[in-house]
Amino acid sequence: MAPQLDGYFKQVDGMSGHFIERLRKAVAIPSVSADDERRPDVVRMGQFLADELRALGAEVEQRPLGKQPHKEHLDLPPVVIARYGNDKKKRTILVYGHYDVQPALMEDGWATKPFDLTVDEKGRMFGRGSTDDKGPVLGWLNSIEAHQKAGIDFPVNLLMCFEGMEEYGSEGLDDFINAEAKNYFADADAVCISDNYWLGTEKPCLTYGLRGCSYYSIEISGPGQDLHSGVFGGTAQEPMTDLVRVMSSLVDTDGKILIPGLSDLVAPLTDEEKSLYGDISFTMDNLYESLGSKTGIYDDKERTLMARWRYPSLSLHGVEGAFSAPGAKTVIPAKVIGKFSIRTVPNMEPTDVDELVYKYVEGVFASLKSKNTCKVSLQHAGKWWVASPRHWNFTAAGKAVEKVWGVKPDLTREGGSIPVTLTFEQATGKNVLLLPMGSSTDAAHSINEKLDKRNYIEGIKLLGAYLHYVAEEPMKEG
Ligand SMILES: C[C@H](N)C(=O)N[C@@H](Cc1c[nH]cn1)C(=O)O
Ligand SMILES: [Zn+2]
Ligand SMILES: [Zn+2]
Repeated sequence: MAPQLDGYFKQVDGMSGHFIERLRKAVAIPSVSADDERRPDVVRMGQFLADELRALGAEVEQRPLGKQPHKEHLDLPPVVIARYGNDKKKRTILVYGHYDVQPALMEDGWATKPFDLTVDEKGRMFGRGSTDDKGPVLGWLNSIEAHQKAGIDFPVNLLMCFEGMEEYGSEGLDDFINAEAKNYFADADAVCISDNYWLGTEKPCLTYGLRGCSYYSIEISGPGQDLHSGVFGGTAQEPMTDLVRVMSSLVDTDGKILIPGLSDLVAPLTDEEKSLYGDISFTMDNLYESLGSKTGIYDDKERTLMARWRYPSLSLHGVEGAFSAPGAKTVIPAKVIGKFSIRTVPNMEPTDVDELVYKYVEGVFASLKSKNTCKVSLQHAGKWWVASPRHWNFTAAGKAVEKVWGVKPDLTREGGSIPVTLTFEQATGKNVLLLPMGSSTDAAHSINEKLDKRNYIEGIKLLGAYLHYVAEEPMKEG
């Protein structure tokens, strides 16, 4: 089976230095989608990918996605689409990834410069975007190049779709995918996304579910400008005081969401589903290792996994406009915007969630009897996704994991969100597989994000092996 894989693997090992240099170049571009000032860098990152793909012989297009909603002065970064191979006798796999990253500042507590890839003696490659999602995106390019250098025929036609706004809710991409499903993506036989993580550090997994994400702002304003707290403290109603009270009413210390009616939207747990959790390779120590502490809410694996995968959670993210620098500043902020999000699960409809959130926040604010003004709004929403792993796409990926890592993968769901996964499934009608490269300790979105060299290099082998096994799977519909 897949006889050329050993030659391919040897080639990947031989090119590992080159592949790390490619990741270094990508990490050096600070493509932060949430920062308007960084938009030229996001565009530059898309250009970097397009140039690399063209140099590998792919047909590449950079398609504009129009203006950013609510920020009409800003163009959305182009989506980079590409095709490598157009052989009617081969299967066609559509892969998706994102080239934007979360914000990262030294003062957040990074030990190394976030946009300088820094490799330590344990082979940990630190840098923003290393695991989420520049390493996996480059994995597809590296796989093409290793095949070329080894003189091994590429086993499938590869369609690629790389976007620059995933960390900001994939703005503009749903319409694009819907429009291209029967055009540019028409011959895709299945979809593969490498943009999530293993549950621990040793056992690979294939993922068939994601939570959705509804992201909200609460804006509270009152005074016409920031005030001196000595002069005006005690005489003006303070927006920050109101905001803290509203935000503290959303969730308790044990993660219980306090918005009435929300838990009624959640699909009940069945016995069949309950029985799946026990067999998953995951321990509380895995959790503590990735948390960097023992501050988990539950003491057992089953409830921890369920809380991550199949129940909603509400997280408070920050307050725009509030004093946050070191030291002491005696200011009363005039306007503050609190940010929180709800990770949603089957069967929560985003519009039902919005309705409950608005009603509750407005009710809590009204109960404060404040003279300030409160506005609650949705910033972006992406829906949850759960699919069947009983499909040749998953079978091929399972064989690839066994070949590269020597173990059968766990079938997992993921607590994070990739909003376009459901869109790809619905628009193309094809099976979607999530095939992660990084591990649970990679600290995506956090300080000191990293990708282990082992996961990157073996991950490049994995993506290539998956494509070889896809080519061998008997053709069935779906
Ligand atoms: C899992 C994926 N790598 C990821 O990090 N997704 C983001 C998507 C998102 C949703 N709202 C804003 N970004 C996530 O789960 O936070
Ligand atoms: Zn990601
Ligand atoms: Zn992310």
